[in-house]
Amino acid sequence: MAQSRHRPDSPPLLHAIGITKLFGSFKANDGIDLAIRPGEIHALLGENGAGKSTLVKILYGVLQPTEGRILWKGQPVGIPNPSTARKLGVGMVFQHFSLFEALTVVENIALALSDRKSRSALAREIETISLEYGLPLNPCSVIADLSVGERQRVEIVRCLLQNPELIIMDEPTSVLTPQEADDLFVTLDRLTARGCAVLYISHRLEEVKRICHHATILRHGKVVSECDPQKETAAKLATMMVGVEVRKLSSDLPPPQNTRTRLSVQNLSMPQPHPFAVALSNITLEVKAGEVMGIAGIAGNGQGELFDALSGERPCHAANSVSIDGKPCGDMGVTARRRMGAAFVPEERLGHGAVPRMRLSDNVLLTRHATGDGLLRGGVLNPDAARELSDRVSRSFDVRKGTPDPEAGSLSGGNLQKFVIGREIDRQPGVLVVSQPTWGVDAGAAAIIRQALIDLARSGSAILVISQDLDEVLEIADHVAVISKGHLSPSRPTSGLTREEIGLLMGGMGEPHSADRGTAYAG
Ligand SMILES: Nc1ncnc2c1ncn2[C@@H]1O[C@H](COP(=O)(O)OP(=O)(O)OP(=O)(O)O)[C@@H](O)[C@H]1O
Repeated sequence: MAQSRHRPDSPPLLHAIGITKLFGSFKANDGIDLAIRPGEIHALLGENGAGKSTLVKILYGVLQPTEGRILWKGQPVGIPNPSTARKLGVGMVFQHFSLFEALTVVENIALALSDRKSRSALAREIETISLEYGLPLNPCSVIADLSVGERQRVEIVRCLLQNPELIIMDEPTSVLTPQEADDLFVTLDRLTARGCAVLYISHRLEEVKRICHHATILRHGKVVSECDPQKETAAKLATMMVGVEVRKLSSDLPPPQNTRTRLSVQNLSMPQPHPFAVALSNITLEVKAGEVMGIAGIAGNGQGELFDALSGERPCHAANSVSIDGKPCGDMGVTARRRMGAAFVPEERLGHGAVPRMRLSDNVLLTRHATGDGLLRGGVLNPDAARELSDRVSRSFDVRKGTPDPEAGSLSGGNLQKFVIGREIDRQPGVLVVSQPTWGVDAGAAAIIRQALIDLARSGSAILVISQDLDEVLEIADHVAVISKGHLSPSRPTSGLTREEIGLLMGGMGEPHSADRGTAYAG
């Protein structure tokens, strides 16, 4: 491994002093001091809504602070926009990539650069940087053909071409397999060896312990602690973030044996809905009452297409391909499936799971109007009941919000996730299909959501969790199957499986997938 040039006593590269950010009367950042030194990987930790994104948006010029100053190499600077940040030497790799699928790597990168170069010169530069930092990429590849890990490399190379001295990374490993995450850590190593600093937001505390030199911990917009994460346990870091000990999951009750099948998928095949989507091929699975089944896989292998087929957002012609409680429903829409007792939580919470400009009390109606649930009085919406329901969900799932009934778009990502999942679990559905249940959610909130999923299963529901987070799958699922290029492997009991074994299956390097046999263990 390359030697980091991090020295705890070197003068800060970036020093934010007394940063406060008000949204109306709400203080999202409250007098934050943050010093980032050359060559260090500096973790920015905090529970959902702690103010991490607000702070990094200020450092990258997307938001302006209400109060406070920023020193760059000791000199006061204003960062009115991201292009000023980039000129200073601050780069950012976002969690959601902004690449054009139909264009090549070099075409995408050219779009982001202000100075015009010939394509061939740029392609050579991309190759040099790829080689230097361990980011293998072919400049001529079309983005649509790349894996998620490769797409992230494009974002990183794009950022490196602007010679940053500080790179901000927002949950960079949440979309990667364990093997791809290891490759990313090698790149980070090489960056820090050259003196580049990294501000690293992550809810994955084991990885923070492994790679970060320093951590600043935020709670309610303030810095509550700083530490060397390598000297702390993950549990201690979680406690510092949340302020109380994070409870361990309990699934004392094993999954019940010989229960009835509640969700059944038989030989489900669907063509790709558009040229960049994945066709589903002969998918078969069963989830029984009392059981949590996990579907692992690298993003973009058909998870979204499978979710749409199971939820009825994209019904298929063969009714028998999907059955809920023994009743064929493959050709039915989402409302009809909800009336059969099923609930669905999509991956994209803003815009798909919730409408940003609607209040939470209106958002509860989106998925529950069809099933009644006491929200209608004489066929007319009862706003008091909707508010009561929204309050109940917020209390049970610890949704933190500035006002009693805010617009969904003003919640932090993790808090909105808790709300959307809580709204569906509150219905006590017989079948729940949920995609990425704890994406962007802090350790405390992830434990609440995962426990709620286990409890719902043990009360007799069948739960299907589609997740890229292997630790999550191993923690809560009784069985796991891996989706790859629209095929689903037979499922296996999770007990005894390691994350490396599933990671290899996800990357297509494990046993040859046998989905075409059309069988799935679900006993
Ligand atoms: N544009 C906005 N208007 C009103 N409130 C906002 C706005 N942006 C953020 N907030 C509030 O500021 C607080 C901090 O949000 P922020 O997104 O910075 O948290 P975070 O630590 O990044 O959380 P997460 O881990 O969930 O992404 C939250 O309570 C959020 O509701």
